[in-house]
Amino acid sequence: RRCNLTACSSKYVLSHMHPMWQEPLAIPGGDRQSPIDIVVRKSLFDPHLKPLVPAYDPQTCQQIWNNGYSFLVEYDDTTDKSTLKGGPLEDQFRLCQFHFHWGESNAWGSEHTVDRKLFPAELHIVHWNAEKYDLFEEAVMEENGLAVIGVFLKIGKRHEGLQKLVDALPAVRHKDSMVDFERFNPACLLPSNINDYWTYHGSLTTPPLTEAVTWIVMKQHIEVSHDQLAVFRSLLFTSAEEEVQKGMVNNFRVQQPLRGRPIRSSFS
Ligand SMILES: NS(=O)(=O)c1cccc(F)c1F
Ligand SMILES: [Zn+2]
Repeated sequence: RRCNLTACSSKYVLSHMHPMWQEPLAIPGGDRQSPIDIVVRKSLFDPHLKPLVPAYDPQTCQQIWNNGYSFLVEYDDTTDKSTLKGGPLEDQFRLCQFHFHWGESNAWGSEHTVDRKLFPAELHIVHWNAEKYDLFEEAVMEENGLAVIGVFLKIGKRHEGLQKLVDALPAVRHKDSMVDFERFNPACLLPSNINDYWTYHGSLTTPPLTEAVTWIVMKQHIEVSHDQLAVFRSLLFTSAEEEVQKGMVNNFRVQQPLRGRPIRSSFS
């Protein structure tokens, strides 16, 4: 049976690709790595999971930059003006950045999958535990240090809130380029229903790959237009000085073993 283009065949896709970075031979701990495939029938409804409470102040938005893996929109995280609490979280977390992962084609690009279903892209909104730690750099080394909201993107109607971001991307085409970016509220990128999510303990999907993340993956996707996603693919992995320019595409990590971890759902 020819499996349609799902995560199983993305291994083929990956085989001839130029990984952004070398997968380390040994990873600290290594039994709580991300991303993973979310097998819906193996997830467990947890009635104690609370509604998620994102409270973002768009005035904390500072800049957008290309770090050579993705483009990041960064927030001032020196105060509790933009926070996330509730859901599976026991503490209050501070918003620090959001970024995306995407493919060279609309057939793949997400890091997580749902019953092997691939999405063309995935949004990650990154927060760190400001009750337990003083800096992101500290929290990223601790197992309860980070909370990342994952949202799947599908190709469909144009996302009006995303357009302001899309229009800024040509200014950060090359690695290490940065521009001011103000008054963007990442809540506009959340799906209408944020009460239905899966949550599990995992890791960063880019170096340092530390096992510090409480993942909160939304069940409901958002829609962006084909043209909007095409602008993501116009970014470059390489800096302006480098001779050979490489298009920033397929910036997702290969999926990692579940190692028996429970995946809880906030919905039955
Ligand atoms: N792809 S990712 O959401 O796991 C991630 C990437 C870079 C820094 C992070 F703090 C982070 F969480
Ligand atoms: Zn990410």
